Amino acid sequence: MIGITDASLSFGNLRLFARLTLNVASGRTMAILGPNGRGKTTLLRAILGFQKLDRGRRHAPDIVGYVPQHGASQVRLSGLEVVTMGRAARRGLFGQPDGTDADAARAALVQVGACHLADQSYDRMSGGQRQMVLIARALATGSPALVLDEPTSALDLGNQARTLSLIAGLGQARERTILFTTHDPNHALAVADDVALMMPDGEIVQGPVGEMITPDLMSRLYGVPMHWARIAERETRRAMLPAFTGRDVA
Ligand SMILES: Nc1ncnc2c1ncn2[C@@H]1O[C@H](COP(=O)(O)OP(=O)(O)OP(=O)(O)O)[C@@H](O)[C@H]1O
Repeated sequence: MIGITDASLSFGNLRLFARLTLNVASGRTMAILGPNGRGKTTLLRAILGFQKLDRGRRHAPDIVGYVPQHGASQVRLSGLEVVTMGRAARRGLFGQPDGTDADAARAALVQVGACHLADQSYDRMSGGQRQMVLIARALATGSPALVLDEPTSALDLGNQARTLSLIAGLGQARERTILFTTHDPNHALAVADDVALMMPDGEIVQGPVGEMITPDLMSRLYGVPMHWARIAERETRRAMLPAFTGRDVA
């Protein structure tokens, strides 16, 4: 399990959450959605223990695979070396990486489809390439828990689809507990079992994905009309879109 129980956090007058209990059960995948500045990153950081809570308890394994929203960019290491850093917590403070660590790091790069980044210098990579490497680093930890802060935000559509398939596959195996933030309700629809909505009015609503991704709740969440669109003729799956999409160019 990963999450927080009966937790509160404010910065001065800005109340992010109060008496919040938000837990992801083992093997489940939860998405957190909310407008900019609502507190998604801070909530993840609190769960990871990087942000002190005003009250309440956090629950997380000792090692968590974490993909931050903005990783440091001035890192003069190769892609493979950055991914190998994901093994550091297993080695202890003075442990040196060995062959097993290098193998695990290479396997993680293969898993995210980023072998070609192994020898590239991290500080010369694009934002999306760095994001792929950081996802590989999180997988390389071997942790049963993954916390990903907007893991697809810098990725092109192909890499978004590949990353979502990867997360969906990990989720379906039920061996990892996954918590991620996203600005796209369709990404939650694609991979999450459960969803937490950090509403603009301060309320936090949680439930199964099918009950949370609705036009009504999404419109309230983002303050613009949202509606269902069919993905294609004869296709039962639907996409949740804001009203400005679908301009008629014919
Ligand atoms: N250490 C801090 N001290 C004071 N305010 C902070 C601190 N950390 C975050 N905040 C504030 O908390 C709010 C939530 O920030 P956070 O980054 O968690 O939002 P977010 O939902 O992840 O936003 P976005 O979708 O834009 O990434 C912001 O107003 C931010 O300025």
